[in-house]
Amino acid sequence: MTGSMPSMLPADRSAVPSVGASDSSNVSNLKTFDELFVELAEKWRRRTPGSGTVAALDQGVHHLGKKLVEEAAEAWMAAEHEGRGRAAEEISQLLYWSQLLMISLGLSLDDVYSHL
Ligand SMILES: N=c1c2ncn([C@@H]3O[C@H](COP(=O)(O)OP(=O)(O)OP(=O)(O)O)[C@@H](O)[C@H]3O)c2ncn1[C@@H]1O[C@H](COP(=O)(O)O)[C@@H](O)[C@H]1O
Repeated sequence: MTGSMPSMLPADRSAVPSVGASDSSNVSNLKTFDELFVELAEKWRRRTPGSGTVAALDQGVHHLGKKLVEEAAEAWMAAEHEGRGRAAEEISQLLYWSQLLMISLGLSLDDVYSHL
């Protein structure tokens, strides 16, 4: 094979983040992926009144799948056209809807992490 391997890095390498790097000034109440999952699973288990999460889960896998695809598209569009901050926001929503799909299927974090 000739030539170099395709790069998996962003074109602007200065944009490659380290873990915990953030442009956000709102760092005092950061939530991790695992913490959000525990919070959402608990809301679902308790059927917490007024929770949008419970309402979304009640609508089932078809609804969750559509939201997941919608947020994926919004993340893509934000990344291409709206800048890193907007992309981060949309990606956070993508993570949220991914977690709802996991909870809906009764998947644990380890069920998913075992594939990483
Ligand atoms: N992180 C999230 C989160 N991310 C995304 N979303 C939902 O996903 C939607 C995505 O936003 P959009 O602007 O793309 O949605 P939209 O198309 O305008 O809205 P819809 O008309 O589709 O509702 C939001 O409106 C929320 O309903 C979230 N809802 C809740 N959380 C967190 O989940 C936890 C539990 O929340 P509740 O269940 O609401 O108590 C809390 O910590 C919340 O911060």
